[in-house]
Amino acid sequence: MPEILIKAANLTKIYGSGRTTVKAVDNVSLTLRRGEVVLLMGPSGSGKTTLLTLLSGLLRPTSGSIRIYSSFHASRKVFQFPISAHGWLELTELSQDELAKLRLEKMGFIFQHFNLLSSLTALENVMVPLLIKGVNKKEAKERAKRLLVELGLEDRLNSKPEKLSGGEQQRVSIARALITDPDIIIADEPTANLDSTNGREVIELIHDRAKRDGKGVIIATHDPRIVDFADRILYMEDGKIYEKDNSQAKKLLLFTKEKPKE
Ligand SMILES: Nc1ncnc2c1ncn2[C@@H]1O[C@H](COP(=O)(O)OP(=O)(O)OP(=O)(O)O)[C@@H](O)[C@H]1O
Repeated sequence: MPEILIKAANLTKIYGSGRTTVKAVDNVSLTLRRGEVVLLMGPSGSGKTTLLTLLSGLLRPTSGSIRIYSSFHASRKVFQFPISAHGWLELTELSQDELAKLRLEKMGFIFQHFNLLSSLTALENVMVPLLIKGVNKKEAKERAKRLLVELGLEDRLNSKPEKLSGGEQQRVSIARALITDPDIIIADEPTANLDSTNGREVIELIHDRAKRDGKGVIIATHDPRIVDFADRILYMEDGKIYEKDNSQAKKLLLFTKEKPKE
């Protein structure tokens, strides 16, 4: 198994056309390795969310390449026909259907607003990705329960999201991201809605799983509290990426406060 999980090269994303274009991502290259936590930092509008959306295959780049490591076994599940693809998959060449399967196999997502289904309990929310993958209900329930218990939510299995605190909701959404055992975790502002204790617990949890299970994690964040959990910090400005060490990143963050959301 290779160390590198994602290789993106010369990625550019231009929104709009004619005179009203925005170059949200400008010739960015990056790698994500197994067991590595990479933070993507930088001011509002610098292109962080756009870059994460490109890496997850939800948005096509204007130009550039995104290659994801996929074993023969995983590739068979992604393609319509069991072709002998193995090694590197070029994301930009896959169909929407193949991309959806690839995301289900290889990626877990964590969001600022948790994005849990409000009508389902914590347990049911975590079962959903397994049911979509075709795992039977009994096994899905057992696996989801085991993981939620591991994450300290044994008393919350049958609670709906509205009955959970922000920290608990984010732990449920981490369980939902981890339940399919994906190689890659993509998180957009996972601590933005949490107080400092919960924010720290959440980032510790994500960090520990990355180290223990060899996952590659990329997190877009404005949160200076989580800088110390990063193996690498990529700083974005005007769509370009600059690599920074932790103390440089902390200094830069003092000057780049998040814009209030409308
Ligand atoms: N769908 C879109 N159509 C047009 N322009 C867009 C679109 N999405 C983002 N942009 C523009 O692209 C640039 C990068 O936006 P992006 O949301 O990726 O930045 P960000 O660093 O994630 O910001 P924030 O920290 O506020 O979430 C901004 O100028 C933004 O206005």
